[in-house]
Amino acid sequence: MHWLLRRTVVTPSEVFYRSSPRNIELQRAREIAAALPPFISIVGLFVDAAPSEVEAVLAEIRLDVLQFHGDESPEACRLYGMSYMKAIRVRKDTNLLQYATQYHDARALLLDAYLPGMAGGTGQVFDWDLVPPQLPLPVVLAGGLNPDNVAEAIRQVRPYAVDVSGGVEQTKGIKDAGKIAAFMRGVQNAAL
Ligand SMILES: O=C(O)c1ccccc1NCC(=O)[C@H](O)[C@H](O)COP(=O)(O)O
Repeated sequence: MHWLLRRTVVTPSEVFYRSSPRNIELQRAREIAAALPPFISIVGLFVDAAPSEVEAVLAEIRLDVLQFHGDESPEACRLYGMSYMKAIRVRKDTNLLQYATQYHDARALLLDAYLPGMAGGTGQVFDWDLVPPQLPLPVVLAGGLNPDNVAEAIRQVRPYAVDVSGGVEQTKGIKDAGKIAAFMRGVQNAAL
C-alpha cells in the first residue's frame, strides 16, 4: 500500500509472492482490481518471478505498475515494457546513487529495510540517514512505518510516497481500517 504525498492517493499492491503471508491468488486479485474505483493505480508485486509467471498475471489483470522486490536486474525489470518500481533493501554499504543509475528508467526506487532471509514486509525500520538527499529518482519510503513514525519519516527523508504493510495490520495479511486512518493522519501531520 503506498501513499503519494502531494495528493493523498492510496495505491493498493497485489502481492504475487507465494512465500508472503500477503500473497493472493489470481482470482482474488482480479476481484479486488474489478472492485476499485476509477483512477486508482494497481501495483503488482513480484519477487524474482519467472517472466512466464509475470506474464500470466498480466494476461488476467490490468496492472499499472510492476514492483520488483527481489534481485531482478534492470533488464529483467524492462522485459514487460511497463512502468516499474525497483525495491532496494538498504544496508550501510548500499550505494543508492549507483542503483538510481542502473535503474534509471524506473518510476521510483522503493527503499526498504534489509533483513537476512526476508524479501520484504519485515516491519523493520532502516537508518533513514542512508538515503542521499539528491537521489535522481522519486523515493518511495518503506520499512517499519506505522501511524506513530510516519510523520517523522516524511520530515526527515522527504520521499515522493510512503509504503506500509505490517504497521497498518491487525495480524499478518489482514489490514486494519482504524490503523490505516491513523496512518493517513500521520501522513497529513507531516505538513511538508
Ligand atoms: O509484504 C510482504 O509480505 C512482502 C514479502 C516479500 C517481498 C515484499 C513484501 N512486501 C513489500 C512491500 O512493499 C511492503 O509494504 C514493504 O516491504 C514494507 O513492509 P512493512 O515493513 O511491513 O511496512
